[in-house]
Order: sequence, then C-alpha cells, then structure tokens
Amino acid sequence: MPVAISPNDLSLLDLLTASPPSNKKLSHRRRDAELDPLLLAAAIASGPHITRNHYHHDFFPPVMDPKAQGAYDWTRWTGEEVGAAQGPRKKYTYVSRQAPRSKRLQAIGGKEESKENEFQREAVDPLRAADNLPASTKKQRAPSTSVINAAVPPATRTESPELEIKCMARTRIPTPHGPAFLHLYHNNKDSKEHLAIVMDPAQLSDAPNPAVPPIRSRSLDAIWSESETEADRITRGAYVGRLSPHSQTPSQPFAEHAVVSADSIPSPLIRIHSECFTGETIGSMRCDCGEQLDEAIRLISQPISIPSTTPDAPPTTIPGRGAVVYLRQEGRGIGLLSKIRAYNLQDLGHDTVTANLMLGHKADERGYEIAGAILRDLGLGTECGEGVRLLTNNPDKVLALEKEGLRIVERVPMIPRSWQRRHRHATEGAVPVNVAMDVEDELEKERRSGATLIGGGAAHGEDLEKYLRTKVLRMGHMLPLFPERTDRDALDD
Ligand SMILES: Nc1nc2c(ncn2[C@@H]2O[C@H](COP(=O)(O)OP(=O)(O)OP(=O)(O)O)[C@@H](O)[C@H]2O)c(=O)[nH]1
Repeated sequence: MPVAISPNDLSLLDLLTASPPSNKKLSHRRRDAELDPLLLAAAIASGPHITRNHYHHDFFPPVMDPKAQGAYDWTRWTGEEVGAAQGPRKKYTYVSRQAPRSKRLQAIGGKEESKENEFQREAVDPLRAADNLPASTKKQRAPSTSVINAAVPPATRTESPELEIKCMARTRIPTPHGPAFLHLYHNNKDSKEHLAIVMDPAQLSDAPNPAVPPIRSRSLDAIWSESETEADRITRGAYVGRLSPHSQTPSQPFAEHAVVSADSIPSPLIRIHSECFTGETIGSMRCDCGEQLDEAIRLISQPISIPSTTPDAPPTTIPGRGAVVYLRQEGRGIGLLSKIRAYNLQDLGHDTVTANLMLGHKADERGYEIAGAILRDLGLGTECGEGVRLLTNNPDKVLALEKEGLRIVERVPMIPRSWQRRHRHATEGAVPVNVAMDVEDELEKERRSGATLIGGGAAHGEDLEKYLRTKVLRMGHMLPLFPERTDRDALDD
C-alpha cells in the first residue's frame, strides 16, 4: 500500500537535511529585530495560531504621562527607520545634567567670576548686555524677603535671580485693523520669546498730540553700549516716527521727568493673551482664542472720543491706543503636547478643566510675572504712569496682574462674537422672514480682509459652546450665560 506523504513530512525532511547554520547565534536570532510591527499585527490577525508569546513583544515603550516615573518621554522620540541596516550597538555614555562647578559656585556667590567667564556669559545671554536697563523693568522685591535672605548663609541660598526683561527688537506691522508695533522680548526666567503688540498709530504721525504719551519700550530705547551706532539702533527698532529710506530718526533713551500726565484721556486698553497654536494658526473652533486675539486688536485700534472741556465744543477723537501682551503659555501653561491629549479626553466627554486635572496638571498653570514686567517696560499700569483698562472675563487674571503691581482702572469684558450675535438676536426679538439669508448677510458684514485669522469672522460650533460654558460655570469667567442653544443659534453655525 503506497504511503501518503503529507506537507508536514516534507517540512520535517527539509529541516533534517538542511545544512547547519554557519553562525550558532543565528539559530537564536532576536525575534523582535527588523520586524515591521504593522506587518506582524496583520499576520497575527489573519492566522489562527496565536500563542500568548505574541503578546509579549514590546514594540513601543509604554505611552504614559511623560512625568510618570520610568515613562518614556515622547517629546524626545526622533523616530527610527524600520528595516534599516543595524549598525554597531550604540554606546551610552554618562552625561552629567549638573552645571559645571564654576557655574554652580558662581550661582551661590562662592567665587569671583573670571574675566573670561564674564565675557562668555555676556555672549550667550543678551540680557547681560543691558546693564543700563532702566530700573522700571526690574521688579522691586518686597523688603521682607531681603530681611529673610540676610539671615541665610550665602552657600545655602537657592533663590532664583530677579526677573529681568529686555525688548530686543520692534517693528511696524500693518494689520487689517490698523498699524501695530510688534515688540519681541527676552527674559532671564524662561527661554521663550514673549511679545507685545502695541497699537499706537499716533507715533507714525508727523505732529503727534502732546497730551497723549507714546507707548514706548524703555529697554528698547535705552543705549545698549557705547559702540552702538545709529544704524544699529534703527535696525532693532529704536527709532521715532515712520521709518523710510528718507526718514530715520533714532529714539532717545527714556527720561523719567518726561512722563506726560494722561489724566485727560482714557487709559490704554490692554489684553494679556496666551498662545494657542490650534486656535490662532489652524483655526480650531474648540476655543475662541484666534477670534479673541483678532477682537482684542480690533477693539484696541478703535478711535477714542474725548469729550470737550467746554460745553459748546464738539468732542475730539484720538487714535486707539493700547497693547496685547502675547505670552508663550500654550494651553494655559500645560504646553501643546498636553493640550492635544486633553482634547482627546474632552472628546471622551470630560470638560476642559477635568481633562487638565486627569493629566496631572492644574486647571490653569499660567503666570503673569513676565506680562507685568513687559507692561512696566512700556510704561503701562505703573503707579506714576498710566493705569490700564484690562480686556478680560477672567477674575484670576485680574487678581494675578494686580499682585504683579499693575494698576487696573477698569475691566472691559471680552464677549465672544457668536454670543454677541445671539445677544443681538435675543434682544431684537422679531425673527426675519428669511432667517438663513439674514445670518449670511451678517456673517459677510463681519468678515474683514486679512490673510490669516486676524481679520477673519467669528468662531462658533458645538465644541466652542461647551468650552465657553465650562469657563463660565467652572472657572468663574465673568460672562452672562445664555440658556441652552436654540434652533435659531444652530442656523448661525
Ligand atoms: N489646557 C487647555 N488649554 C486651552 C484649552 N482651550 C484653550 N486653551 C488655552 O487657553 C489659553 C487662552 O485662555 P482663555 O481661558 O481663553 O482666556 P483667559 O486668558 O483665561 O481669559 P479671558 O481673558 O477672559 O479670555 C490659550 O493658551 C489656549 O491654548 C483647553 O481645552 N485646554
């Protein structure tokens, strides 16, 4: 009787007659080497022979909160090429995270700095070149702190240096709402470039009104070094008037005695804005940050009417003036990575506050020390200079800025444009015959020219509605809350 040869028998025969492996190590080849995880997953999914060992491959380090102990920090992941030829194994060498001893000694005042070090420090830290910074940019320390410090031996002091900021450059930016002056600041507390967008078009005028003090940066107008030329000053923005091939007048350093009392005009309008990549750059309508930035610039640029002192004379009008301080505190200070994760938690049904807490953050991790220093540098909100009108609904922001010593004379509410429209509809009452067309017309009217979100229309939608309600209900924002959405509002979207 003929013997049937099965495929298994042939495989066995192949195995027994095959030449032995030249390198013994090959018979124990690592099973996770050069495997494409996706290919493997597909093979596992399609075949019935799944053993528990399939689940033990650890293709990726665990995805956890980067702050959790032992967790892989995905912000440092640079990617890898699947299937790329494996070179020799990397040698890991120990690199100390501690600053060199000389630097540590210098920080605790244990040794005098050598001339060479001093030179190097100046080269890397632009703030060092600003020893002639006016006192107004340095925050005054409360006397009680120095008393406590005096009792502590120098070697044990861990106090961080006093905040110093410096305006590195300024330039004119034409915006859909009028001209602005963009100021870029460096500071000695973080490595971020915070900004101030100053609206003060009167500075471009040939005959500015002497009763209206220009909003200018003290640190920018200071003379930075003896060797600085006029061309250097103009290039970094320390000029007056409008810069052109025919007009190049360097500014003078700020003189305290030159402060103009501005009691006769309303205080400048100020907005402290925190960076929001999603809302400002890609037009996310999960929040209204892009719209808020645009609305702030628009409101600040509105001309100001000043009532006349004599009964018969008409009111005079001056150009709008104020500033947006743009702080690089993405995601209320938790950073873009955490904010993106928070959005996923929000899609699971949690609100913006709970999502932050679930990721181990506070609801709001922002600080306003740098904002306070920037405003002081611009001469705004100081005791001897002008007070400010602050554009915000956020009570915490008002308190934090007052703590920084900012003189706030008025809070101006920041009402989302979609809520302004709903309010108009609610108060105007009668519903027009062709509602859809009416809303379209209104949106068209609100749309302004502008290449980006600045100058754009209103943000709206279901996600934004939830976000705004959470701000009012859980973060105490001072906004009148509307009842739940109506059919009429749905048409606005
Ligand atoms: N963590 C987190 N941050 C968000 C979220 N949506 C917007 N942000 C950030 O919130 C900041 C803007 O803060 P807002 O709360 O809108 O404004 P505010 O400054 O507190 O208050 P107002 O002055 O009244 O507008 C920006 O940094 C945004 O990136 C969110 O869902 N989660």
